[in-house]
Amino acid sequence: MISVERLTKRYRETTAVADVSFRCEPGTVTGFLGPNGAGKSTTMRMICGLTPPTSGSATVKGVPYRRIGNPGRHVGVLLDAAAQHGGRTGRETLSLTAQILGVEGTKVGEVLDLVGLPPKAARRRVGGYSLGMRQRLGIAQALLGDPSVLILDEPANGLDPEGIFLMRTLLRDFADRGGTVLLSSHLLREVEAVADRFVVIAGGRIAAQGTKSELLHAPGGVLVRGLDPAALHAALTAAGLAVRPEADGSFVVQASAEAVGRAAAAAGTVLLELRQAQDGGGLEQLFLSLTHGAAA
Ligand SMILES: Nc1ncnc2c1ncn2[C@@H]1O[C@H](COP(=O)(O)OP(=O)(O)OP(=O)(O)O)[C@@H](O)[C@H]1O
Repeated sequence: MISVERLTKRYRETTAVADVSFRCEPGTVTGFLGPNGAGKSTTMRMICGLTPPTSGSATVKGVPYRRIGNPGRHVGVLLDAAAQHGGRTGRETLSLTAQILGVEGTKVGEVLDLVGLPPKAARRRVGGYSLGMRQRLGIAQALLGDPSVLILDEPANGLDPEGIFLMRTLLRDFADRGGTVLLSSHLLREVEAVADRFVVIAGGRIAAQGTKSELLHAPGGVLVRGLDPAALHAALTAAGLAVRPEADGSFVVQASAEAVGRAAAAAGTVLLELRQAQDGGGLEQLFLSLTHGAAA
């Protein structure tokens, strides 16, 4: 479980993160989305105790990250794949981490297999690795201590399609076994396939959060069209619903389809159409509308 409570980070004139709160539950993958400069990395760094918050707090498994003993055994973190010693081989990097964490050396081979880094690549120096190879090594390192929580900042960055598929499968399995995953990305489609929940951040603030269906239903509302638009409008407003007339005579209503249907039925007015205002594929559209103009 990751719990973020009203986290705020200010740098002189820049407010990087403003009053951000969310939770990541065990057994779920949370996609942390937002345009460049939205505040994703800063939030993750605060969760991991690397950046002190201006105000607010974050806990992992109920305690601040810095108070977790041998944190790598509980939380696997990948914040910057480039932050590896270029002179060591991939295997040496992991062996050293294994020693620090106190895990069996045999685990190194296991995680290398998991992330698809073959023995030949593991014998090469990290300085010569591509970005995708560094990401794979970083994910392997995060998994080494057999943690129950994973915090990964843009892990798909630089991965080839096979690597992206592998990462998705790996994260899904991890969550399905009860793990908690927080995964940032500025690309929605990247995480859409694997995440259960989404936290969308823009300009340092939470723009929306919830499951895919919650996100699509909440801001979009339902679209309704009636045989007699005036009678339908009267019925909807009489029921106390927030109604926005559209140019084509339909209405967008911030309510459930059931509430709209009941209001029309109570007034005895005939409906011709009743559906979610945003339909299939709307998540990307919703993301763009939520974050539009908020990029750095
Ligand atoms: N150390 C710092 N000093 C000053 N400003 C900073 C610092 N770190 C981050 N910022 C600013 O805070 C804002 C949020 O940055 P952050 O790196 O958290 O965004 P992000 O969502 O991770 O972006 P990206 O998708 O581009 O990685 C940006 O305006 C950034 O310039």
